[in-house]
Amino acid sequence: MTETTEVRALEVRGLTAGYGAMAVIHDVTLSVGHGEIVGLLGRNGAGKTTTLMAIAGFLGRCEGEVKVDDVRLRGPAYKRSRGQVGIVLEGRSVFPSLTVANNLELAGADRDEALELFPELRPKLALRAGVLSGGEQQMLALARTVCRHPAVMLIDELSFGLAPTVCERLLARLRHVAETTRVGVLLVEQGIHYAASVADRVLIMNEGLIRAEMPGAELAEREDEIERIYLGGLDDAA
Ligand SMILES: Nc1ncnc2c1ncn2[C@@H]1O[C@H](COP(=O)(O)OP(=O)(O)OP(=O)(O)O)[C@@H](O)[C@H]1O
Repeated sequence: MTETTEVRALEVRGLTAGYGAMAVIHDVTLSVGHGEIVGLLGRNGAGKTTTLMAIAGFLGRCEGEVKVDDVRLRGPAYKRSRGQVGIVLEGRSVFPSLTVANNLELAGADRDEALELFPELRPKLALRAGVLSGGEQQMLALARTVCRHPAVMLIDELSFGLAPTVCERLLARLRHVAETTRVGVLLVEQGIHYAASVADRVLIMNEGLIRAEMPGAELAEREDEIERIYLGGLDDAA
């Protein structure tokens, strides 16, 4: 699963960013390997989405460095998302009034490849995306992104608003995608048990700082520690 080569799909160093003059995340350093899924956990307002936004280039004022496949990214989001960075935002990143087929086409995704990775979408190709279930819409959002072959995908709350069984299927599919395509995934997730089921590694964030890092497999047994980080402040810094 985790690749041991030197070049990481995503490498972030000393990223400080926020809104206007206010910094919300501070000196964030993290990396994601090819084929690796890294979970980013933390309570509401911890700075998880802001971290994704800053990496993606949505925030005007950032300090620090973002590299994808060892190439430093500069410039705004629309340039980054066309290239090596794929973004799936909270909610449904699809066009509800277009068909599934058109959604794939508009994204520039290879339809055969999309259907190979997400066979559940095949019988739905002619349907408008807006009538798909929440889980199917998320699958379509993933397909639209992964089939543009980014080196790294930034995913915000894939499980948002979905039933547990649907989430589990979706996350298993994400695991399959990471292993098959070798895309690196930085996944913001609220549910600790979901992150434990899919992430190779997890980072725990609070008050805009990365406070701890651990293998996904250790999440369940370290739940008390994680809760203390969620609730605590600087004393819990890793
Ligand atoms: N557009 C904005 N303008 C000003 N402040 C913002 C903006 N978006 C987020 N914030 C603030 O930045 C902080 C971090 O928010 P962020 O959305 O990154 O947290 P989060 O960890 O993703 O939370 P959640 O799990 O609730 O989505 C919060 O205090 C939030 O109020």
